[in-house]
Amino acid sequence: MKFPGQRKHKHFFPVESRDPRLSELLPENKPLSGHICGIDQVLVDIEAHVDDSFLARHGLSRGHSMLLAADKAEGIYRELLARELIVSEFAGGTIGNTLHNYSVLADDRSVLFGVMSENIRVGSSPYRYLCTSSSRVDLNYLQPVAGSIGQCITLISPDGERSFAINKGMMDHLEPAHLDQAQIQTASALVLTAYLMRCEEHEPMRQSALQAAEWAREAGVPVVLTMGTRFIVEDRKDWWQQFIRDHVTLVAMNEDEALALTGIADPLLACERVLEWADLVLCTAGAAGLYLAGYVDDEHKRETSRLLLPGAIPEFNRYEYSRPMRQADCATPLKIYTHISPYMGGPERIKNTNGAGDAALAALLHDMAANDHHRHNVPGSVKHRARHLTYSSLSQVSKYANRVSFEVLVQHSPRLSRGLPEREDSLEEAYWAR
Ligand SMILES: Nc1ncnc2c1ncn2[C@@H]1O[C@H](COP(=O)(O)OP(=O)(O)OP(=O)(O)O)[C@@H](O)[C@H]1O
Ligand SMILES: O=c1[nH]cnc2c1ncn2[C@@H]1O[C@H](CO)[C@@H](O)[C@H]1O
Repeated sequence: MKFPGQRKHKHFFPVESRDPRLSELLPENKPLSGHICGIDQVLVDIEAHVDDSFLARHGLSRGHSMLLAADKAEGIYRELLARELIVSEFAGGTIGNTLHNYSVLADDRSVLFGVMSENIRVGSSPYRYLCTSSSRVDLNYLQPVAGSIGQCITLISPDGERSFAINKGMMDHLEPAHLDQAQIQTASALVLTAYLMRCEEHEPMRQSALQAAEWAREAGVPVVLTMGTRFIVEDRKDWWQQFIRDHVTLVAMNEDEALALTGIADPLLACERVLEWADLVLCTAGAAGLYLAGYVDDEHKRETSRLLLPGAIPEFNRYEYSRPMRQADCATPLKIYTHISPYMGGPERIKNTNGAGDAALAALLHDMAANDHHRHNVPGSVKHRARHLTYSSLSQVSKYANRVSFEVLVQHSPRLSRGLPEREDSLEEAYWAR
């Protein structure tokens, strides 16, 4: 496990070194290693740049992720191929991206549950998927299927907006029997997406997701839900609210999804509402940066030294230096919030916003897993006097998430090709020395 930013001087701890005090706690003096798990509709992103008339001609809605009949999707694919508009074919899927980015950032293992074609031809979509996934993403639990994984035709408009047209193949055929209970119950988090509930009635994906969430809950493993797109939430707002209440620890969404879920346009107020159902909320807001919201026990709150920010909740960032906790772990729960504007004001030129939100979530997951890693290896540390969800404060995590989103905005793929630059071992320095 590589630790998230600002660790080198102040907080880096020697779990890897032979500290005699650790030897007493851990006879083999070998750090226990953690992992996170996720379930995805395994698919590749086939990226092409088109103008909006292309979308209109094919009846595609801008910004949406639409499931298409196989022959329609193949027609679009053939047209893109004939006009030489396809620029890349990368492994995709909102959870696949998140696990990959987590593994790249943390240099640590993640476990993906989903399907994979049992026969793979060189150059085909499943082949591309395997070639462009981090070797730290454990693909050994994938369920073999006698057909194709999904294809997500990713159409980028001139303004960078992305619209997805999906040829689902067998991506929703994941059976509960192909989940691994022990992996899920020992993970630092289980990551799910709202897209999983979009399978057809007879397909097992929904059941698999619910089974995994149930196992995670039994073992106290945080369940993380990313909202996909607002169109999925809009139709079934009440159903999603109940789902979050029943199963979810952390909700990750953008401001459109937040509006669809809560009916509230202000991201801060939407976060406040979601805290009634979940313990931690990440809300990305495009050019307006991102918000994080959570709970801390009054006894463990820490006041910010930054300027207090105005907003729909006045001085909402007052306790942003606190490390978030589950509401149930607080004797006197206090809601805490932070906001951060885009890293360096955002890139000069955004290549593609696809996956910027997933990347922010991967950074947050990295900090959560780092906390677990530390708790298991240095159990007596003062850092674990109370049970916190993250290693760093809400404020510090937001800087890290923001920095990682930036990295995705300046590249083509939603998947990081490398970790953050080493010289940013002190994230703080890089952030302010501008
Ligand atoms: N136009 C922009 N200018 C500056 N920064 C941006 C811009 N768009 C996005 N960002 C950065 O990327 C982060 C995530 O962006 P956004 O809210 O667009 O995610 P998203 O819609 O969830 O993306 P996706 O669903 O494709 O993963 C923002 O919090 C911000 O830091
Ligand atoms: O229906 C879907 N299921 C799973 N992932 C999807 C779906 N539609 C789009 N994406 C994925 O979302 C990522 C960006 O956040 C894209 O990489 C795309 O593969």
